[in-house]
Amino acid sequence: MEILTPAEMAQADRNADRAGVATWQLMQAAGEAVTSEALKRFPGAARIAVLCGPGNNGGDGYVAAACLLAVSGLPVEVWRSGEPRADSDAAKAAGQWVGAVGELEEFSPQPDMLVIDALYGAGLARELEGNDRRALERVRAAGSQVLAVDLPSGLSGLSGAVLGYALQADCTVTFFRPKPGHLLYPGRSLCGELVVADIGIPAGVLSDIGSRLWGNAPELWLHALPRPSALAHKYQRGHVAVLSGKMSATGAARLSAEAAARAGAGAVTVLSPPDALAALATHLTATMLHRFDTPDDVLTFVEQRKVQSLVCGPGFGTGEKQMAVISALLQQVETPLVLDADAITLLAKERETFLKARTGEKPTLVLTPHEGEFARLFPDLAEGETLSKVERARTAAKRAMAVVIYKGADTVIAAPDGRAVINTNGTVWLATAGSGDVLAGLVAALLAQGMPPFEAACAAVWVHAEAGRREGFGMTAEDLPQAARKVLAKLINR
Ligand SMILES: NC(=O)C1=CN([C@@H]2O[C@H](COP(=O)(O)OP(=O)(O)OC[C@H]3O[C@@H](n4cnc5c(N)ncnc54)[C@H](OP(=O)(O)O)[C@@H]3O)[C@@H](O)[C@H]2O)[C@@H](O)CC1
Ligand SMILES: [K+]
Repeated sequence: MEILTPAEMAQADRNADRAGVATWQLMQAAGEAVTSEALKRFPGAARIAVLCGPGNNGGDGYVAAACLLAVSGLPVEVWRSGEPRADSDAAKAAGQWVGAVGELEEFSPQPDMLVIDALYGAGLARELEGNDRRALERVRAAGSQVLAVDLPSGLSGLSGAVLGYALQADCTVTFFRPKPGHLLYPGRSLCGELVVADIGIPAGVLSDIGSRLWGNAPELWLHALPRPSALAHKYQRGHVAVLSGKMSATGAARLSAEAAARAGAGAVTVLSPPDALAALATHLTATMLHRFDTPDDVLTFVEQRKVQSLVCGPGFGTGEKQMAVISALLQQVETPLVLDADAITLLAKERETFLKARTGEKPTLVLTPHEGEFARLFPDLAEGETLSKVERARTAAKRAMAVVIYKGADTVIAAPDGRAVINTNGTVWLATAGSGDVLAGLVAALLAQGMPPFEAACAAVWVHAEAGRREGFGMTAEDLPQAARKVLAKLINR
């Protein structure tokens, strides 16, 4: 599903108006959607308080208050912060509310109350403070249940950051399409359960908006998922090479290799420095093993054995020798390359050179930084709070001419052409040692089988998370490749 920024949503609104669906009509539908979710989700509420701001978010609140009064059988109160602008839809909605309107500073929330937060939504323009903030703080202290209209007030729809203060909602009802702030942290957790209500905006309004952001779902990349032909031999099903680090750190490469094999690569080779060969040999069965000493050894292997993708970084090390290998892989071959962990640390040391190394028309590089690695690689982008995680990932992707998997609870995948995806099926179980190594192997397997890098990255992130969900409590990274195989097998048979 497309994700719209607040500005794109406003455009959708204008387009709908042009297509004959008036904004007043949308506000009615929005208020009704809020009403129906309130009734469905909060059957235990003894009374309802609707907090209305001066804009259209408040307008939705007035409409909901009127509907709730008509159908809920409960006492409904309205408390306002500021008066709607004359002749606005919000003013019209406020005019139709027949009950009393209290000033927000006098509002006294109760524990048995459902509070409908309709202070600010897409139009939040500055930090929430003063009476607004104090009222929301009282709601939190009272422990009332909270339904947020469009967004918890104070939450940026663009970035998911809190401007000043925002309430933890039990449920957030937004309209037409989710916004980045619903899916990026901390916004994602503040929204509670997210409901995306259809308010009658025709999908056709999206055609000239050109949104480039989606929630991650198989529909985005299923068509590109590799399906082996009956005639393919093992190397035609993709040959992945994984570079191992020294003897005491071979587990990470093995996890990547295992994941690559389980994700359908026909052949997987671990390239090992001389001292790690013995340790690896005792652990590998179907995975091949090949010794390398110098960068040239790696390049020769890649060329002669028709390697279709490489993983470098997990347990790799950050010394001079490793730096020379990364440099050769970036500058002397165009083979699709997944750089993770230590490779990102090395990349950061020679940022200026390395980020210019692969600048062909199509990306052949996939970077998988988590928060700390991202900050090392793109310190200027990581600083401050002005850019959202989506904007950071997009700019980084463009700069490095790479697909960037910016990892975290709200992993963002971005391509240099501006496409970006927010992953939404992540799970706490993935925060375990070696989980990232598995992800790198999954990406490499899909790349080696010919999947385009952006789609491969999105698919790998989704499959990885789904595998984590499947395994759940007590899972280790060693369980993930098998679980990923099952997730992929199901997808391929769809
Ligand atoms: N788009 C659609 O299709 C549909 C949209 N709909 C609804 O419209 C909502 C967007 O409405 P909106 O644009 O009027 O903005 P909204 O969030 O009400 O705030 C603007 C007002 O708040 C003020 N203000 C801002 N920040 C403030 C602060 N920190 N502290 C104090 N004041 C602050 C700001 O003041 P100003 O900056 O102008 O001085 C202005 O007066 C959207 O969230 C959804 O609920 C639905 O009806 C269905 C269809
Ligand atoms: K709100």
